[in-house]
Amino acid sequence: MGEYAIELHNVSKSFDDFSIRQLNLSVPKGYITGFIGPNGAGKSTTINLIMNLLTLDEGTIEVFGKDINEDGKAIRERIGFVYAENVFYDHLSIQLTEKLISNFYKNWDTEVFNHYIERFHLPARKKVKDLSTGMKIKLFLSIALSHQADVIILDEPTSGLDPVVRSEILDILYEIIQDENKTIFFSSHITSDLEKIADYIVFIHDGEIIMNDSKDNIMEDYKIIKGSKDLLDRDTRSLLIGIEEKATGFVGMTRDSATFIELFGDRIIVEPATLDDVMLYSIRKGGKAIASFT
Ligand SMILES: Nc1ncnc2c1ncn2[C@@H]1O[C@H](COP(=O)(O)OP(=O)(O)OP(=O)(O)O)[C@@H](O)[C@H]1O
Repeated sequence: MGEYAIELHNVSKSFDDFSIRQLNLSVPKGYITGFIGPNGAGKSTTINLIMNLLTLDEGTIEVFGKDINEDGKAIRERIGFVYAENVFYDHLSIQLTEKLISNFYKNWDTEVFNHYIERFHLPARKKVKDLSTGMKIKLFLSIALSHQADVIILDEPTSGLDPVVRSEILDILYEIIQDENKTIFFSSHITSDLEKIADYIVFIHDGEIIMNDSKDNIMEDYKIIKGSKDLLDRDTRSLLIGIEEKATGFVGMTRDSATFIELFGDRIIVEPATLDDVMLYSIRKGGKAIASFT
């Protein structure tokens, strides 16, 4: 068995006004990988390609070393998919949904399902269409966890949820990953959620992956620098990403804070960068070329 749960090789997909080009991505087994990017960056498209809900134009996708086009059924057993839009039958109750879905999976475990329904306080007799967004996500997560999936893929599971429910969902994801055979691939633009629980971060922008590293490396590498504009010259500018110049001074992100500290000491302020900063500065127009990340 390889070390990756999901592998994309030179994957391309084009729509009229958007395309993913030659995308390569490996999701390590046993960890939480967060998939971030602004609206329209291609997160859902990538996830739908992995789920075989969209057809590839080019490239290959493997889940646990098996091509999704050759071994679709066996692969579906091993993936738990959590998606905010309901993919089940709206008019069925939770109870009946369980009865229906359990037929689709060889390893379905009703006891596990009931355990999560209780734990999440889900009303078993209520129709899916009458559940709140948070309840729906919890139901889909319960389903994903009841067929012994090895990889859980979640497309924006926390958007639209209040902080209490979000935190509950994050706790359960964290719990799942304590079993080192499980893998979680989790798209979100709520970067603070990923900051809390992700081990690895993949950042997609305009259909291209511009960053793929461990969260710790990213948080350690990138810093925000603030200073007066007279410190900006060709050399310092070349070390800054997404410089913003104001009347009062400049703010930019760098991977080389040591050089700034060495050159300017306490004439500059160095602050840690959040994942939000990393995303915003990287895609800010007029910043240093994004390609420098790869
Ligand atoms: N079936 C489709 N046909 C045509 N265009 C599509 C289709 N699906 C997605 N797109 C386009 O592809 C682009 C990427 O969309 P995608 O949903 O993958 O982005 P995203 O990163 O998930 O964004 P968000 O965070 O807003 O959900 C968008 O411009 C979208 O309009």
